Amino acid sequence: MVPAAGVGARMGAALPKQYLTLEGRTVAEHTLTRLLAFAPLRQVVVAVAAGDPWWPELDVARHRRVEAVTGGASRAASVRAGVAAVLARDPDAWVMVHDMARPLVRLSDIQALVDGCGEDGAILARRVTDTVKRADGDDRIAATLDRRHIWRALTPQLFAARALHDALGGDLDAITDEASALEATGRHPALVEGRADNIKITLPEDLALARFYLGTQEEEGLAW
Ligand SMILES: Nc1ccn([C@@H]2O[C@H](COP(=O)(O)OP(=O)(O)OP(=O)(O)O)[C@@H](O)[C@H]2O)c(=O)n1
Ligand SMILES: C[C@](O)(CO)[C@H](O)COP(=O)(O)O
Repeated sequence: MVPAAGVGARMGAALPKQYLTLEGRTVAEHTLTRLLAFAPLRQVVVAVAAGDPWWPELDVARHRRVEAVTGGASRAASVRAGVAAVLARDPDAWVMVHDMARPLVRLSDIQALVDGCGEDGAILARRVTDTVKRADGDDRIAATLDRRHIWRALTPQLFAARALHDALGGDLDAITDEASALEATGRHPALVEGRADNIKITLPEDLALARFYLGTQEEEGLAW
């Protein structure tokens, strides 16, 4: 399931960042080409904004393993809509949620996520390498956190679709990734170390970094 109904406000571009072009392809095409190359994925459900005029222009929108649903006002609402579509196909499915804004994900990382997944699910994540500070209300240092136990969450994130959908049934305001919804139900998803180049394109400077990484990544046999 791929949330792709955002507007990309922090990017400040003329169109949503998932439709910006990197090396001749849109971010969305890069992302979906990689996901579709992962053979165990039976279907890719993409949540797009209501009335999105760019999505129908992509050839990949007509791929036999791709379907679109209408996203919501938040990423979590879009994910909930997508997971509902997954469950409608298979009530016992497991669902991998991946940001459309992360076009550099590697098949090797997706496989590692599957291999490292337990009954509570799993997420790709990166151990932090900087010292981490918690701020007070005036943006002054309130504390230094023990970084040995701090990770940055990435995507994909992999869960039983029913458990995820139920966990997304309440207030979504504080939910910024799928794992946080499952944590709120008392579950402890596994952390699987992912690559540093699996960046989320968020700010303008991320485009140059993405182009750099695209030039350095070795091929993984990306074919639909
Ligand atoms: N209502 C929303 C908001 C976000 N997303 C998707 O969730 C992913 C990660 O969200 P983010 O990087 O925050 O994207 P935007 O919300 O578009 O960015 P911004 O917060 O800068 O507007 C993106 O692929 C985005 O399209 C979504 O499906 N539905
Ligand atoms: C899901 C995510 O990519 C994990 O780091 C992140 O929480 C998305 O945040 P965003 O503000 O919706 O981009």
